[in-house]
Amino acid sequence: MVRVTEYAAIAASRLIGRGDEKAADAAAVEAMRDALNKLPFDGTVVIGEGERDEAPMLYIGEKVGTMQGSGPKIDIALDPLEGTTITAKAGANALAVLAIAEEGGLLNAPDVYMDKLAIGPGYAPGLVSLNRTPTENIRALAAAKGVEPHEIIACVLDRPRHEALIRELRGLGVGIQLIPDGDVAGVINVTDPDSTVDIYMGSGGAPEGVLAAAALRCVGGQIEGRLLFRNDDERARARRWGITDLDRIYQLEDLAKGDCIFAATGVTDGSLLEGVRRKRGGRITTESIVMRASTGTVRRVKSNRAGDPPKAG
Ligand SMILES: O=P(O)(O)OC[C@H]1O[C@](O)(COP(=O)(O)O)[C@@H](O)[C@@H]1O
Ligand SMILES: [Mn+2]
Repeated sequence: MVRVTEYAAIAASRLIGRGDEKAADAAAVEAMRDALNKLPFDGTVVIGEGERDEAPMLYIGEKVGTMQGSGPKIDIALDPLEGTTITAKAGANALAVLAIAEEGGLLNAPDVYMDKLAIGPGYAPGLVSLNRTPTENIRALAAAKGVEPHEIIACVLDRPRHEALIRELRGLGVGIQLIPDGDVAGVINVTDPDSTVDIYMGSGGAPEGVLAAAALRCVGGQIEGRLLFRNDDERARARRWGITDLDRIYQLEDLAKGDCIFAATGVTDGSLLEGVRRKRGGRITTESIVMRASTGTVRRVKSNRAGDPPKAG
């Protein structure tokens, strides 16, 4: 799995700071697909680049792996380049991300927005909830931490749609880390005991919500998600994936269950991982993280290779 995210990250790294989101994404997608197709399993993409008619590669439902029909059936959620704009602008926290689970282990989330709420490990279950207001959640979290609400730090995507949320948090004196993109890293960051961020709030991509949940299954922490629909087309999309209760609040295990594995490689430097480095003499170094839900083992993997991975062919 680390080889898969490494391939994607290395391919995308050539496009860091080149101002071309599409090219960076395409490079990551192609490389990730090549690497997935070398693995001995019967894989199905359940969270991918989009629906079949809109994504030529790694679309939802695409079969990958060398053992179709005979090998272990694995469901895959992927985001070959999480942070396309970050990469184009050479910002922080772009990742190549992959999660796998046994068949049926990952929510088949449509590509719509998801309201997300996440906190780190060690708190009572249900301490915060999307059923409550941001103010109630901040107060509950502060009380559990034994601090005042103004000592809490929240991570929020910097978007106009979060104006009311940000105003409410500012009213409480909460410190807000506004991130330009990359809420997979944003959510994972709240679970890191070394990070100062206590809570993740606001909406981002639903696929990214499932990927972040897979990571939280491994490192602990709580997340809730609720799909947000902007129009009937998005609602129809969700129904096509078998989602009947459109207002449902998903808990961690609804998003990712069973023995899932999460892997990510840094594309650009970030809170979680160092980015791809191209050294003199053509060597390339990467840093990755791979973790497993059933054991809670977290591995960090540094690679140092002679050059770019071979292209498929
Ligand atoms: O940019 P929007 O529409 O607010 O969507 C937010 C989503 O986009 C991202 O910031 C980046 O996603 P990409 O993989 O498309 O670059 C995610 O981390 C986040 O969930
Ligand atoms: Mn993404």
